[in-house]
Amino acid sequence: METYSLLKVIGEGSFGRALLVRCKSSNAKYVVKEIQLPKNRTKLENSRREAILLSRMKHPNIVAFREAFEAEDLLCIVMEYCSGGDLLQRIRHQNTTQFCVDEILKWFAQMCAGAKHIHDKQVLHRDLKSKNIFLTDNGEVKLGDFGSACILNSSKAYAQTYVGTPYYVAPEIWENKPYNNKSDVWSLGCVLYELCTLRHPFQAPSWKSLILKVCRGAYPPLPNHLLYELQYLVKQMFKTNPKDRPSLHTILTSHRVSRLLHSHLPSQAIELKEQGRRTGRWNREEGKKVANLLGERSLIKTSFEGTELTEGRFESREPGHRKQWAAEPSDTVLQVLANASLASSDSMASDNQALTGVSEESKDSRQRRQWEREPPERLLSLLEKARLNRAFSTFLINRGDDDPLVGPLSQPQRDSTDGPEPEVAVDEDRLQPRSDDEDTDFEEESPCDWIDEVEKMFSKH
Ligand SMILES: Nc1ncnc2c1ncn2[C@@H]1O[C@H](COP(=O)(O)OP(=O)(O)OP(=O)(O)O)[C@@H](O)[C@H]1O
Repeated sequence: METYSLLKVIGEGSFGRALLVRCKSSNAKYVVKEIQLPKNRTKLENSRREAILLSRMKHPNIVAFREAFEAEDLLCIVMEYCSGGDLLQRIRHQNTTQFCVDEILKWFAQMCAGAKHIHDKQVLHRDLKSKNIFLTDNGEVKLGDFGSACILNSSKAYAQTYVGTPYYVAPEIWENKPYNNKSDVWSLGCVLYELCTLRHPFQAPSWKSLILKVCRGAYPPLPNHLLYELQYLVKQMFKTNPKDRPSLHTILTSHRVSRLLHSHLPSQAIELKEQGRRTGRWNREEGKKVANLLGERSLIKTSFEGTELTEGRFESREPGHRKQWAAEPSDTVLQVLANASLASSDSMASDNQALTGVSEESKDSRQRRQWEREPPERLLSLLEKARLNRAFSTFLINRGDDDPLVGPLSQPQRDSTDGPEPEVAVDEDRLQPRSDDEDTDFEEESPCDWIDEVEKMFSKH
């Protein structure tokens, strides 16, 4: 850490702080993300995953990894600094002035290229949202925050848990169906919609309303003045059946909108799918090897002694306070949930509004709001014990568990993908004519080159 000097603290995330630092030798600025390392071995491995996954991603539209090290109880990930801030800030800054179509297409093309790179390596980001997409000073877009990312193999598609942000989470997550690359496509659809309208597509006054709208794919249509191609694309990305959603490969290569996107991408940003498959695919066996490796080795060990970052950086930080429903709600939980107001997403300004409990306002809205239709049984059970929190923040979503929503995450959670695989019921009604299994990735098994890279990363020190 002697290599860097602290410029300022730029933010406090759910796992720790983000610091802006300057490299003493090159004078270049970087962001150091500090992650409090848990004592528990499994959680420890999970915390390291972000560093490992980010280190693997090398793409002009992904925040570049520089190095990672452990110091005392912190894991520090040093990464590229994106001085333009995040896309959410940028959207808010617009107030009511719409972005021009060229800007929307350029940013969207770049985020697709970045996300496609991730998918080609058989990794899911799982928390794509405007807050996790960064801008450089020359207006390029970079995907960041790999804290929720996971390596996907076909068995993982049935995993019990998912780490994501409720407002951006795809229907299959709530419906306890398998998830795959198409779940990230849904989240990117939300970001595209935000760029087009400055509003979130699924605005809702309560958890239940939000989840119902998502599961029905019910969103206000884009304004007519927008390009037909964009309207069509949003519609495709919000197909409730993941099989009907185009993959990023399709969006970039053979979709109605591809030609428009290409004109906004440098040629090196679009990688051939086959190339991605050759270099980055995981299979179950290789995945296990890396998991073992992560368990056995630690990242670079360093000491912070005598560094400029030492000051004030080890003060004890209480894990974020979690708001919960009272143990004994006065009404049925469902009724309460049906009327509890979510942070309203009007003008994208609402993710700062935490829910504070069953207020007078929610009692009033209880009388106003009636469900048009009963939600599916599965949904009801999910909601039954849902914790009241901010739906624009990252949550651990336990599918088929007693505790469906945990969060906002204040400390690393175990992504228990190794639990028993639940039965997955296919709802035939939802299957739409354009089902296209070929467009869903992550089913192939092929050798991977990760092991070498992870080995190198550890053996350097
Ligand atoms: N590479 C980066 N360049 C510029 N700003 C960054 C970068 N990475 C993070 N930030 C900023 O630092 C702050 C903290 O980010 P971080 O990812 O640690 O947490 P968060 O996104 O606020 O919360 P969460 O942990 O829930 O994702 C945010 O304001 C974010 O915009």
